[in-house]
Amino acid sequence: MNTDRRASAGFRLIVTGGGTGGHTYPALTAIRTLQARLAAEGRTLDVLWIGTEDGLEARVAPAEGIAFTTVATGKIRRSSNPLKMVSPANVRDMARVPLGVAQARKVVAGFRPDVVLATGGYVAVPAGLAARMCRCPLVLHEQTVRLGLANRKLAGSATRIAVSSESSLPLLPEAVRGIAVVTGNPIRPEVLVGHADKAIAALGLDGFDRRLPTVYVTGGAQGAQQINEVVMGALPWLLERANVIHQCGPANVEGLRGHAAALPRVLADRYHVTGFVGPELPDVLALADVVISRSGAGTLAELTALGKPAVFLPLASSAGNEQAHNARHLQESGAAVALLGEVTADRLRDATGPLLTDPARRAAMAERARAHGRPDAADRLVDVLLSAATG
Ligand SMILES: CC(=O)N[C@H]1[C@@H](OP(=O)(O)OP(=O)(O)OC[C@H]2O[C@@H](n3ccc(=O)[nH]c3=O)[C@H](O)[C@@H]2O)O[C@H](CO)[C@@H](O)[C@@H]1O
Repeated sequence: MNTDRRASAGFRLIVTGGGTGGHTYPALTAIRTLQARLAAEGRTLDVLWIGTEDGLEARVAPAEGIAFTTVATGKIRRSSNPLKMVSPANVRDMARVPLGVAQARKVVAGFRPDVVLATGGYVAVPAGLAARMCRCPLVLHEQTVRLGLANRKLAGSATRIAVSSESSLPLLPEAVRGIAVVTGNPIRPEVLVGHADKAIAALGLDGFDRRLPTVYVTGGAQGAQQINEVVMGALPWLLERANVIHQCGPANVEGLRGHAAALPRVLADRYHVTGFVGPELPDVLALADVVISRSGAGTLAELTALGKPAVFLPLASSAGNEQAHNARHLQESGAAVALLGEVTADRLRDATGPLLTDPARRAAMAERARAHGRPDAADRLVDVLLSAATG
């Protein structure tokens, strides 16, 4: 990858953000969409991603052939108890922020981007501040309804703030509302074009009964202990009515497979446990008739773009309780079922049962979910990047 400005007439982009899939995939999609837009005009894209060593972006960016570098970061460990926020680990990490800013400033000054895109996650703070210091246009993208911690810190330095839904606008600090634009949350384009049969072949799901609906259970990249436990509690009831693909987090696979070994053979054949769903994710989503999931912004954007009936178990400790807000918002228009508060296997059965037995009900919910989807979000974000770059 060419990072020398003099040798290239290409558009130059720095992307920063990551940690989780929710911050990483919108950035990746924006890069690919911008690349395609420029290529259609006979132009090239030089891109550099500033991320963290241990975030998902450290795997995703190099695998996509994107130049990747890291800077020191100060991770903030959230806690509902304000006293716990002043933990020794937080104090130590905050002290790393100035170092990160100095490192990022050197990177930004050397690369001289036309625009910097920050998609959230704590690494975005030093890189975003460095953009401001180097007088580079800075575009923030917020996936969730309320600005995340990193984007709140950077809002005052931003050229434009791209948000994922209209409902974010009144929640923005008044001083920055004028630079906000609604783009939606970009999803990977391949997510929209999966094939159910390919999921069967790739995951070896020959034991699935195709006369039954298929449920995809997902807890996010690390899996979700709560979802795993509630789903376990609802087996074998669930497997008597559906095939189940259960994405449980890499650390939980052995335990769940052990549990599944005790099921009668015919039910065990309909149960597929996996730690993480990689490139076959679009095919798994295509196969799924119902999704049981956390309500992170990335997952929501995908499920609504596809129009998938969903039962959400929001992460209670998500920042500003935004996952509960996301799920409730869809439930209000009949686009999903939100299980708020304590969730038991009984509640999961009550919420999922009608969707499994009634295809018309599934179709109606799918239609209402699709009305919330924004499959053109990446294009809109690219418009914002290009206009910010030209001032
Ligand atoms: C714990 C935490 O801080 N969660 C936040 C995090 O969500 P987090 O990143 O955990 O979850 P999201 O729903 O936003 O995104 C997950 C992404 O990972 C993908 N995926 C997941 C599992 C898997 O096996 N394979 C796979 O590819 C999903 O399809 C999706 O694209 O950022 C979101 C912002 O974007 C917030 O809304 C969430 O509250």
